[in-house]
This record gives sequence, structure tokens and C-alpha cells, in this order.
Amino acid sequence: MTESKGKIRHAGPLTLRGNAIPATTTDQRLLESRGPTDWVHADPWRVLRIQSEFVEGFGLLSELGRAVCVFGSARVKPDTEHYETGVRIGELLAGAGYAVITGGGPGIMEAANRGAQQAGGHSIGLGIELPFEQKLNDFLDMGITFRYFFVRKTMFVKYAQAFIVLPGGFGTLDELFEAITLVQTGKVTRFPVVLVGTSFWSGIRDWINETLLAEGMISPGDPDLMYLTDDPEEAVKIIQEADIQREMQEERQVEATAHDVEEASEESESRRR
Ligand SMILES: C/C(=C\CNc1ncnc2c1ncn2[C@@H]1O[C@H](COP(=O)(O)O)[C@@H](O)[C@H]1O)CO
Repeated sequence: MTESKGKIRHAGPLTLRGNAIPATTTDQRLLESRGPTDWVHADPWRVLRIQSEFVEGFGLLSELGRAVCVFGSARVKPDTEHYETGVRIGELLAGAGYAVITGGGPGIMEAANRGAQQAGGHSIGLGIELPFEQKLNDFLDMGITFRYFFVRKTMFVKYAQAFIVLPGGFGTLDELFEAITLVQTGKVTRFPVVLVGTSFWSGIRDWINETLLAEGMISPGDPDLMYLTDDPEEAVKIIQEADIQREMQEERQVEATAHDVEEASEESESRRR
């Protein structure tokens, strides 16, 4: 705590003299203040809360290793076809060494977390605070509940190498189209988005081809940004294949950089001679 000594006070990085010296110290004002609380709801305070969500998320997830997000309906129940597919995908991903990240809620999220956990993999839930009572599902090794959708979405994209999308409603469509937009605009590269459930998704795939593409709203290659399958094994294989391609590309880049450096040093050596 900073003490007032004569006519000078050091308050953190500040040096204050004369009338600029407040009657109390910063710590005293912090510990004693009992004023209006409106500032808790003001935007500058929210910015700090948003920052703290990023810090918590980065802190929790940064050492995760390879991971895949699984999205899908919050409403499907255990012992239904889509739920069982979610469990199988969780198991397969865990078996292939991927951590499984979901929205941490019920339905497909729970199914994929359950599959990952029962196969001995990492099972992560990134929940969201909602207006109604909500809790993280029971099949998580690590969970975090975000206040802000956009912070949570950053975590999904930053810490996963791919998305698998099962049947779902608006929430699932939002996650699907955000991922596709990030791939389309080059914000993320080599990021497979795999839709599982051909009869559920073929309507939207046809609309994308027959309306979006036909009317020039997207480019000819854009529909291929999504893979479509019924087979959980194939979904995971697509992701593994993309991982191999990514690793090969990274190796080629490292080799090309090493080659450039070698050439540059040979050139400067020959100029010196
Ligand atoms: C509807 C019910 C609970 C909702 N709880 C959720 N918890 C976590 N994440 C959720 C929740 N609801 C939606 N999401 C996210 O959107 C996707 C599913 O939304 P959809 O509209 O059901 O397709 C999902 O991937 C989550 O990330 C009570 O049962």
C-alpha cells in the first residue's frame, strides 16, 4: 500500500505532488468504496469480463493436443439413432487420438462426450450461459461455461482441427455456417467440415447447389468445403487424411524455408570470397 509522505506520493506507476495527492490511497478506496453498482453493467467492465473469458479458455485448452469439435442437436435423447451415432463418433475420435470438444450440453453433445469418455479419450465441454437453467453434461473431463457466444466460438475454432456436424437445429446450423465461412474466406485452412447423416443434410446440400451456386452467391468450389457421409468411420478417416496432408504441407514449408536460408547463406559466402 502506498503511504502519503510529505508532499509526494508514489501510486503504482504515478508520482503525485501537492494538490494532486488524494486524501486516501488506492487500496483504501478499493476496500472502503460502497457506491452505486451501475458500472458492473457498463461496457468497459464487460470488456474486462470478455478478456477474462478468453484468458480462462486459452488457459484451459492451450495444451490440449489434437482435437475435433462435434456439433449437433441439444434435443435428441439417448437410445435414438442420432444419439448413438454421436456416441460412436466420440469413441472413434478418441480411439484415433483426438480430444472431443462439444458445447457441453445435452443431446448430441452429451453423446459425443460420452463416447469419448468411455473410449478413454479427452472429453471437453464448452458450455454457454442460457436464460434457462442449464448444466454441463456428466461425461466431461474438462468443462467451462462461457457468458459470451463469440468467445466460446473462438475456442471451438482455435483448438480443433476439424468439425463434425450431426443433425441439429438453429444452433447447429449457426456453428456449421460459421465454420464454412471461415474456411471459405481463408481464415482457417485445411479444416474439414464433415456432415454426418445424408438424409438429414441432403436437402440443404441440394439447396446450396441449386440455389446458392446456381444464383452465383458462392463459388463453384464452395459446396466441396463440406463432406457428407453416413459412416462415422469415414468421417474420422476424412479428418485423419486432412491431418496427414496438413503435416506434409508443414514439412514441405519447413524444408523450403531451410533451403532458402541455405541458398542465401551460400550466396553471401560466395560474395565474400
Ligand atoms: C435446448 C436445451 C438445452 C440447450 N443447451 C445447450 N447447451 C450447450 N450448447 C447448446 C445448447 N443449446 C444449443 N447449443 C449449441 O448449439 C448447438 C445445438 O443447437 P440446436 O439448436 O439444438 O441444433 C450445439 O452444438 C451447441 O454448441 C434443452 O434440452
